[in-house]
Amino acid sequence: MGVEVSVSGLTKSFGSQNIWRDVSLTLPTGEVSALLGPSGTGKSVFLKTLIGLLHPEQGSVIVDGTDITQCSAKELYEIRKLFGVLFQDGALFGSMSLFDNIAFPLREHTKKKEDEVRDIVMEKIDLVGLTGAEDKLPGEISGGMRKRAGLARALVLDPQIILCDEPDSGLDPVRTAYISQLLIDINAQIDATVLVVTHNINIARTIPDNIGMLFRKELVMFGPREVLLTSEQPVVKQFLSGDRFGPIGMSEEKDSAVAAQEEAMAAAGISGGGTKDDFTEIIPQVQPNPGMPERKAIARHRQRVLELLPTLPPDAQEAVRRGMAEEDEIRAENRARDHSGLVPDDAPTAPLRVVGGRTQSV
Ligand SMILES: Nc1ncnc2c1ncn2[C@@H]1O[C@H](COP(=O)(O)OP(=O)(O)OP(=O)(O)O)[C@@H](O)[C@H]1O
Repeated sequence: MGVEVSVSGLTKSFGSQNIWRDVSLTLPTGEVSALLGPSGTGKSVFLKTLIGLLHPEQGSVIVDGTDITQCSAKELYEIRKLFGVLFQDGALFGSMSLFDNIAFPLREHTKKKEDEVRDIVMEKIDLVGLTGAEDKLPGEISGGMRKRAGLARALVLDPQIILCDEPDSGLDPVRTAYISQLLIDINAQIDATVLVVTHNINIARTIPDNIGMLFRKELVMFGPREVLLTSEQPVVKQFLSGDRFGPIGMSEEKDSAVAAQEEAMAAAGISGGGTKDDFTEIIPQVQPNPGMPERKAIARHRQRVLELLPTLPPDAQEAVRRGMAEEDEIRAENRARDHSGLVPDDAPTAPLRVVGGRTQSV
């Protein structure tokens, strides 16, 4: 089972440049969380701080009971083994085959014999759908395959916490759907705590249990996904719709003259180019593929959200209630299908997505 990661009062600067301050949040055990935010707001810096690659000036990061900002190098080395990290570009060694790249953490951190290493590596290669490509070099495969290889490498030490920095960057929408599905399937199988950093609105709408957003050096919010998706905060609405008009500018903050100009343009009926999608209509979360176990985190998440419910804004409360009812229906349908014999045990695991309350294969 995954472990909880609890961040409190975290502040990070590089020299005189403050990146974010006083960030507090808890990644609940085994749940999937997403961190959104405009480019340059320090999402990658946040991930690196969670694994102790970067050191904050203030605050704590408690992983499995240990504050990694204060612990010894030896303790940090041990704690790091709990993490599997998928960096933005896959971070593979260019001169090593995929097999050797994926085997690297096992050879580095364990004393496993080579035949054991081979078994584990081949199992993970199979899991991410790369069987047959193990002897290829990273430069010989597509960006999507490199991502999946990076994910396989992140999984070899059976991590309890998985951090993914923009798993969708450089991928087309179909490959993005596959990698999202893979994350949900892995979560269902190993119940690891997951944090995904992304700009991708579809991922944000369908994958995480919880969503947070960094903006103007602060964590604007973090909580059950319905809170952000129904939020009326201008920065959240603008980010979700991808509109030019709003508080987010090309450089992080707009000056007031530009903001006034945009208001005038919007008043004159000129579009800021954003989607007119209604994000308050919550799309049910992607479910594990047929034949996968149900996600254990769902029950824990529900329990937590039900306890929080009275403190949430009314729109979020309504969305939570609707979402729970709809997801119960989908899960019941999936269970009936899994038990109907319609899906043989050796069926290829085509990603099953849940869109607008309907399941559909892609
Ligand atoms: N090691 C470093 N030394 C100095 N500055 C850094 C370092 N790492 C990151 N930064 C700065 O921190 C800021 C945040 O960078 P970061 O990559 O975390 O943003 P991000 O939100 O992940 O952006 P994107 O969405 O574009 O990937 C940037 O201004 C970057 O230049």
